[in-house]
Amino acid sequence: MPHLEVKGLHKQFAGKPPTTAIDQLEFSIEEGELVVLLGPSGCGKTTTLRCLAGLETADAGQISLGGRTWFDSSQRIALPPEKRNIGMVFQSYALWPHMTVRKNIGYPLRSRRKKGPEAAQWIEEAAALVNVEALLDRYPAQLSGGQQQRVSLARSLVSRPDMILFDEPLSNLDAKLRDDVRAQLHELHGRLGFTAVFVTHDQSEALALADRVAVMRAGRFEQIGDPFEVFERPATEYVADFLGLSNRLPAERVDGGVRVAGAEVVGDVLAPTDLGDFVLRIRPEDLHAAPTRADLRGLTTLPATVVDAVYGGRHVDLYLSVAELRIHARVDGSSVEWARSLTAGRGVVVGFDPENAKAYGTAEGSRLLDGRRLATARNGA
Ligand SMILES: Nc1ncnc2c1ncn2[C@@H]1O[C@H](COP(=O)(O)OP(=O)(O)OP(=O)(O)O)[C@@H](O)[C@H]1O
Repeated sequence: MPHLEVKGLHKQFAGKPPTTAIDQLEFSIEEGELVVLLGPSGCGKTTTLRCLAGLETADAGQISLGGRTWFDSSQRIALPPEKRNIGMVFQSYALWPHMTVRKNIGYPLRSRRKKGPEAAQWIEEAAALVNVEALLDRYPAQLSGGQQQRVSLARSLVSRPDMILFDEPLSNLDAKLRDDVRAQLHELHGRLGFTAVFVTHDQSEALALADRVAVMRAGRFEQIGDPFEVFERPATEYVADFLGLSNRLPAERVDGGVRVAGAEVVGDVLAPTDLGDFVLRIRPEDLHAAPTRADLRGLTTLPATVVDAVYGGRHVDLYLSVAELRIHARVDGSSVEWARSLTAGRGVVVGFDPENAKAYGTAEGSRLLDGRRLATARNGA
């Protein structure tokens, strides 16, 4: 039996026009699973999380955990947050400034009427999990951002909740700290196996932490799957774009071959053979560049012109034009001296492995096309 079960969840906010923040959402989560809700601003992640927490009341639907009903619009059941035994971690650490770390961590135990030596022990244990034992008698103002977030993590764990809800908990930390706390969170989840829903708009965070990623769009799940599946097989162009396949190359079929971005392609493209026009999506990291076609043997190639080349240490970002289109290739900067010497106006050849170019139909919302290899060899190549 799934641990958390959400059925037909719907939430509209009044306004002109009204906003549908959650649109007939259905999903379930197994015990111990960490599910990430990923998507751009306004897609409904936070509202979904707040409905799970009981901080927001949905217009319709059901939520249950471990067979216990938390919310059921038809039966007018809506348990308040304190009756749901959940832990919460927010972007703003939401610590009480006038309380010590010890009191802050122990705060959720109060409403559960847990006191005395047992409460003290649970606090010590939670603090130890995130390495803040030494800070228990300090006040939040005496802590760094990373330490404050670890304290709020300890507070979310202290009452041994059935589920933990995370609302962009890492986005206030600077890049290095974010990586540290993320690694710690990953390790903690592996060790404790808590059930969690984690909201973020950061794809690398989602891939790193999730057992399953749900990519949200306009209050619905556009795709839900394990990180590998979502990363390697984005179901729609929307998901592809959000997961870094930022190059969009329109493709058209011409007498047995294919033109991509209005240019002659040499090599293979994967797309169903019974299709007319389609679109290829590809990551900058999956595009290679070289002076000549012969340097990119085995890859599908097209001609391009350098618009700009930006040095980035280990990589060089090449902004290129292919006919009327702009594309972005991120090429290795440490080994390819040539890439660092490129200047605007230079002609280059761009190549990609056909497996890395995902094909979609041109109609809005088209699903990933499972392609057969479509030979487009031209010019004797
Ligand atoms: N209290 C509210 N009143 C009116 N509209 C709201 C309210 N809260 C959210 N919305 C709207 O509902 C939609 C979903 O908002 P939500 O905050 O869930 O998105 P989000 O994906 O979490 O975005 P972000 O990443 O910016 O937090 C948005 O269009 C938002 O403007």
